[in-house]
Amino acid sequence: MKITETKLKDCFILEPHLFKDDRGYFFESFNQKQFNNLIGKSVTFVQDNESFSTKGVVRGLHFQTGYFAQAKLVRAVKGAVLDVAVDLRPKSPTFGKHISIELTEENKKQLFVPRGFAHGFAVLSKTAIFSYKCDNYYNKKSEAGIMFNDPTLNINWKLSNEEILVSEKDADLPTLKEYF
Ligand SMILES: Cc1cn([C@H]2C[C@H](O)[C@@H](COP(=O)(O)OP(=O)(O)O[C@H]3O[C@@H](C)C(=O)[C@@H](O)[C@H]3O)O2)c(=O)[nH]c1=O
Repeated sequence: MKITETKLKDCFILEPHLFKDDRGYFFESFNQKQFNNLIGKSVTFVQDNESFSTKGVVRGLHFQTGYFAQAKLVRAVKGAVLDVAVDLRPKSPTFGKHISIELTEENKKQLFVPRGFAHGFAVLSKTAIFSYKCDNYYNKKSEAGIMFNDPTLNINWKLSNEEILVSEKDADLPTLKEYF
């Protein structure tokens, strides 16, 4: 597994080593000991999630608050997504900054999104299966979010307005300014 820093502190890109042979390929998608060594701290994942979406779907920007804050290790198992992480840690030098990265079935990149970040993704392929690990359990009452098209963040989702499909819940999220 190769690790690359991003411009946001504690947020990393991971690329697994692929073993290819006549049958196909093999790779370790997650190895607890190696992961903790690479990121330099101990994170224990307790929940795995998977979602299926069609092109144009934007899910986000989500996080859980307080005791139920979650770090996530995310990847696209099928298709291609534009994945976005926003640093919402008030004391962070990169507070309010975001990164976006294409996670695809082909590049097998994973993004580690620490606690205190908002997370979202847009589906760029016909369909996509998105899979992620969380280090804390889902808690409905702790759910929070920022509007995907927040004017301050000004994220380029690489989709036209006509293509974008969001849930009713996500269409109702506050802007960054409203939230803070
Ligand atoms: C996230 C989640 C949802 N659910 C339920 C609640 C709801 O009825 C249904 C769909 O939930 P949502 O609409 O919130 O799903 P979705 O919009 O895919 O939410 C996810 O978005 C991405 C961007 C993230 O980062 C995730 O942490 C999560 O917030 O699934 C669970 O049971 N457990 C979970 O962990």
